[in-house]
This record gives sequence, structure tokens and C-alpha cells, in this order.
Amino acid sequence: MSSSVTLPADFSNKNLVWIPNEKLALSLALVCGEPDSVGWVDVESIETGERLRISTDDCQKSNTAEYENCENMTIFPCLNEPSILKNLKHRFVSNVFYTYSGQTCIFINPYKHIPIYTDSISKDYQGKKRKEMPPHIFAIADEAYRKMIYEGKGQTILCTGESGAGKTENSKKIIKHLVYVAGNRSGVDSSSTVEQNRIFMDTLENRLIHVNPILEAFGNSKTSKNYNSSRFGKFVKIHFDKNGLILGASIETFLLESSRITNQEQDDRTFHIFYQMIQGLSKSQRDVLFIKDKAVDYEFLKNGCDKIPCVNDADEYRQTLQAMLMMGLNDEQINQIHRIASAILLFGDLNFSQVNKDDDQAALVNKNVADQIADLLGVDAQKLIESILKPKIEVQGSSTHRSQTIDQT
Ligand SMILES: Nc1ncnc2c1ncn2[C@@H]1O[C@H](COP(=O)(O)OP(=O)(O)OP(=O)(O)O)[C@@H](O)[C@H]1O
Repeated sequence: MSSSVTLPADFSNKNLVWIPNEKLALSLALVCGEPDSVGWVDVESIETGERLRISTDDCQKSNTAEYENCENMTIFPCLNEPSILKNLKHRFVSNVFYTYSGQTCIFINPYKHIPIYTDSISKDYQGKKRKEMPPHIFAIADEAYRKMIYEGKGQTILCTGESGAGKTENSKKIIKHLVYVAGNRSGVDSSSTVEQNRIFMDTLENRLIHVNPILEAFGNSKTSKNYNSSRFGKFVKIHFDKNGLILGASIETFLLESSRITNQEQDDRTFHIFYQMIQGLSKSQRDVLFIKDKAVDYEFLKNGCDKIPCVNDADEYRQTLQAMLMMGLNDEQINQIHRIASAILLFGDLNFSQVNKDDDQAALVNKNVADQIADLLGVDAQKLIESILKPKIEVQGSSTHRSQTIDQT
């Protein structure tokens, strides 16, 4: 809300103003008479009918009733925080979740299924100007597509907001609409080209959709705010030819929150894939991969929680596996991924202080873990331990020495 402007309220008799309210934060009141010489004014609360004497400094200007349920808030004579919030709330309770503020499309997440993303709704938005249709993420995608065609320039749509705001879901809807409009683009040469184009788009849409379970398995986790929170940034690029047909797509990922591997808050989990493997692989598969029975048995996972309400990790694992196969990964590649993931978990169980000692039980357990990691990664256990331990051992000597050693390693 940093772009809102606080305008002085108008204290003409019977004008509406926003006043502070303990329960609602802000509520509307009617001005009753002129402010006095020290800046106090009588108002009547719309909510309770109560008459109050309040400092004019605490009052904010309100728009008139005709601006209620406004689709684009740039037309507000008064664009202050209460007016914006009131409008968004009014629309939200009427089951309208998108609102414009100039070029920006604001989405208030209802956290429930809303049937507004079908192909027939994509069709309704295709080729339409923004003001011809109610605010929608499809309108944003459609406008970007048309600008790209007419201006011949790449377009960017930025999805931003706090965790759980709906960025990931809305970016999927943008892709869905772009695939829809590109797949139904008129002006291609013959009906067979249209058909070929549609088949290509179907395959591309499938691939773009199927890559998601993989990205989410390895990059999403449960947080207290969002059970499926993306812990990385994503830059999805869709490449079009000059006719607006899709040539291909690529996804760049960045800023993965890798610290989540080693520790999590009590209500959080690490990345879904680890729990999926624990729950979804058979006992014999787990044995070969040295995967333990329970998440809490791992040092890296023992502080977080291991379940997500209403989510079955075994089913999710099957979807991830299915997606990997759909994306063309072969059994050997999938096996390698499993081995690396299992080795990552086992690293947490290595007790560095016990390495190089072989005279007690803990050292023995430790050697076992090191052997398992080495087996999974196909390396020599001793060399592996030495390469991991080198910086750790030398850090005790001098900190300068440590950074040199890490660089060399
Ligand atoms: N358009 C939508 N319709 C219905 N529910 C939605 C919609 N968008 C999001 N949600 C719900 O909100 C949840 C969180 O949304 P999403 O994962 O897109 O948030 P996010 O902003 O990407 O969060 P994070 O930054 O944590 O990854 C979804 O799992 C879904 O349940």
C-alpha cells in the first residue's frame, strides 16, 4: 500500500470520513458540524450510530458510495489506504477476487476452488481490451500477448506478494491462457497447420504442467503460512515466433532456500521429495537406497514436522515419479536422483567429531553412514570423508586457512 496517498478529509457537514476503530481498524463516520479551533470535530459512526468527538488528524478522506465495488481503483478521487482496503474487501465478500489498480492486477486469495479458469473463460478474454471484461489474470496475459504481437517486443509479467498470496497458482493460469490463445491463433495458413499447431500446444502445455510436480517436489515445502510454499524463484520464459505461435519454453530457477535442507522450524518441513521418498518407496527400494523408515530418524529432519494435513506423501511421490517419466527421464536418471537425495539426508547423520577415530561404537556407526553415502554417490568413502572434513579440521587452526582450503576443495 505504499503508493496510497493520504489526503486531508473534507469536514463539510454530512461528509463521510474514515476514523480509527478498535475492532475493524478503520470505520466510516458522518461529519456533524465544523471542526473547532483546536482541530476537533463531532462525527457519527455509521456502524454503531454512536456520536464521537475526534481529532481531525485521525480522520481520512473517503470516496462517495458511487465508487463502491470499483474494478479499477485509479479512478478513485481519493486513493488512500482505507478506500483501497474497503473496495478490495467489498469485492472479496462478493466472490470477486481480481481488481485493477492501473497496470497492476490485485488478487485476494480465497483459498478455495473458483471456477473461473476454464478454456471457455480464456475464450471470452481472448483479444479483448481490459475494460471490456471484468478484471482477471487472463486479461493481463492476453494484453501481454497482444502487445508482443503488435509491438514485436518481449513482455514480462511479474507475480509478487507474500508467501501464500497466490503467485504460483496465478503464474500457472497465465501460462494456461497463453497456451490457449497461441493454440487457437487465427491467421495461420491452412487448417492442417491449425491442427498441427494445436497438437504441438497440447504437448507443450502437458510438459509445462508436468514439470510442476517435479519443481514442487524438489523446491517446495510446508511452511506455517503455506503447505506448498515455493522456496525458490522461477523465471518462466515462453518463446513465440512472429506470428504468435509458441516455439518452446524454458524455466530458470534461482535462490533456492537450501538452508532448509539442514534445519526447519517446528511447523515446517524440508523439501517434499524427502518425505515422498520415505513414504512412497517400497521397503526393498528403501533398503537399497539406505532410506530410513521415518523422517524423524534423520538428524536433518528431526526438528521439523513430517506430515501435511490432507496430503499423502506416498501418492505425491507417485505423481512426481509419473512427471519425471513424462518429462523423459529414464530409470537410471531417476535412480541417480534418488541416490543423491538419500545421500543428502545421510550427510546430516555423519558425526564429524567421530571421523578418524575407530575405537568406539559411535565411530563405527559413523563409518557405516560414510560407507552408505559413498556407495550412493559411487565414490571412495575415505576420500569423500577427507574432502568434507578438510575445511572442518583446519578451521580449528585459523579462519584464513579455512577459506583457502575451501577454495582449493
Ligand atoms: N487462484 C486461486 N484460486 C483458488 N485457490 C488459490 C488460488 N491461488 C492460490 N490458491 C490457494 O492458495 C495456496 C497458496 O497459493 P500459491 O502457492 O500460489 O502461493 P505463493 O504466493 O506462490 O506462495 P509461496 O510464495 O509460499 O510459494 C494454493 O495452494 C491454493 O490452495
